[in-house]
Amino acid sequence: MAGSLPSFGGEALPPRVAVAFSGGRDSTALLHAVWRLAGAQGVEVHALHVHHGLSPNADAWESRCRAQCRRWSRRGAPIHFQASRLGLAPPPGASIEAIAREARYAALADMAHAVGCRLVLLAHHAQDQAETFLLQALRGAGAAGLAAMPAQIERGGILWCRPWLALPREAVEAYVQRYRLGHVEDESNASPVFARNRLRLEVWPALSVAFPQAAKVLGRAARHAQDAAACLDALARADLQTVARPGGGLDIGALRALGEPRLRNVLRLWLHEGSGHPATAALLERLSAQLSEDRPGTWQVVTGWQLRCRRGELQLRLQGAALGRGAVPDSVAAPLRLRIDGAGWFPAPAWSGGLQVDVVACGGVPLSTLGWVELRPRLGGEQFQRAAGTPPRALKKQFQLAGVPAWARDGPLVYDARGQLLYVPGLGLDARAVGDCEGGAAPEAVDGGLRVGLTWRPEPAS
Ligand SMILES: Nc1ncnc2c1ncn2[C@@H]1O[C@H](COP(=O)(O)OP(=O)(O)OP(=O)(O)O)[C@@H](O)[C@H]1O
Repeated sequence: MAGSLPSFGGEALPPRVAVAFSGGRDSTALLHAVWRLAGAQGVEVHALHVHHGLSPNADAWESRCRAQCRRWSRRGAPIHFQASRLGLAPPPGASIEAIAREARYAALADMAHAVGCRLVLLAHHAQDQAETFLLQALRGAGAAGLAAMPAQIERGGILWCRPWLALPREAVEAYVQRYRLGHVEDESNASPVFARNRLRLEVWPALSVAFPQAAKVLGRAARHAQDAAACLDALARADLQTVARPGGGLDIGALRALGEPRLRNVLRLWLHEGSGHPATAALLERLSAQLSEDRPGTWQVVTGWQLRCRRGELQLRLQGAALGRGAVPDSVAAPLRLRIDGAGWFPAPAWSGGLQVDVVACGGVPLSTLGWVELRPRLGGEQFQRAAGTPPRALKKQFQLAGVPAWARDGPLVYDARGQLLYVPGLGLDARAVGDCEGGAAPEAVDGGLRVGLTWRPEPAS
């Protein structure tokens, strides 16, 4: 149980162990458990704390964690406390959780390397795992996402372990009570802005009453997904051997012969490994549909990579600097969300520009229908309607008709929360989103409120 740590693959603790110590309840309990065990085993313990710079209380948390380690050190084996300050300033619309998580793991890895620790323990428990599984399911994830968190994984020369991943949250709570451990409360854990908090505070209480085994069985489902993801990866690697051509491209005939699910599976691996970024489900769907037609074509993939279909071969190429300012910047790995809640300037630094939103008398979109919008790269195949009464046509065609030069065609496409294309730099608002402001408008456009126009502006070259 929580009073003793599970073994690590049957081995004793290594001579040096690090615990990722936020000062919260779970990592306080884990650090305490490791400290008690380490004293008996003569293991050197390091507590690694990351100060994200996001909360006004972060200084106090760091001081409290440091003081806690000092107190325990006086009573037994020493705990070496390390802290790293990040000072994150996420751009508007960016996922604070995702940015903080990525920066946190990088800081933990740096600290662990600096003190010579190859094992870092994280205090996630069974409910954390179940929540991760559900959140992934609610995002429409496949096997790799549903696999949630691994109990242990080697990354960057460090073994990241979650020894309590199968332990019920209640067991950790009981441990904390038994040893009367004080801990910090992160006020952001109560904010409904974060999906995990909404799930934890609003959904989980009802779910666990209706399904008392929820945490346990969802953890089991995550382990099934881990197996499935491993099998899919092995299959993709085997298939890649059969479809790869000597120059690194893929044989389209051989791809087609695999059938659609295996074709998407192998493309997912090839695109991820080739570009360093995961391919979206939408891109994979589009590609598998277009490859079945055997037409030459070029598609822009996120992060500045381009896919070309030539002479029966699919090639992945990095777009050159020759594309100029219009090229999709390398840092755009995923669609970027912006919350448009009024007129003004909404910067999108990852795209080296921003959206100007202005109130207009007629011809704009109702402000109330905007809310969250998504900035996405062109993937190819989009349809755009230039004016009411004209048919929607391929975006490429519309650019040609409007005389938009090639270098100006790679700005972000702006979509609304339902996935409707709203705005294209160089072309303006899609007529389907505008409706008719004199009456007879599209139903969603009639609200009697403010109407706004959108303009994409690249940042001035420095
Ligand atoms: N700021 C941080 N510094 C060091 N480790 C952290 C930090 N935030 C999270 N971790 C590690 O990641 C685990 C899971 O993170 P999560 O955000 O769920 O935890 P928490 O709410 O900060 O607190 P806890 O899990 O300790 O109750 C933590 O248990 C801890 O091991």
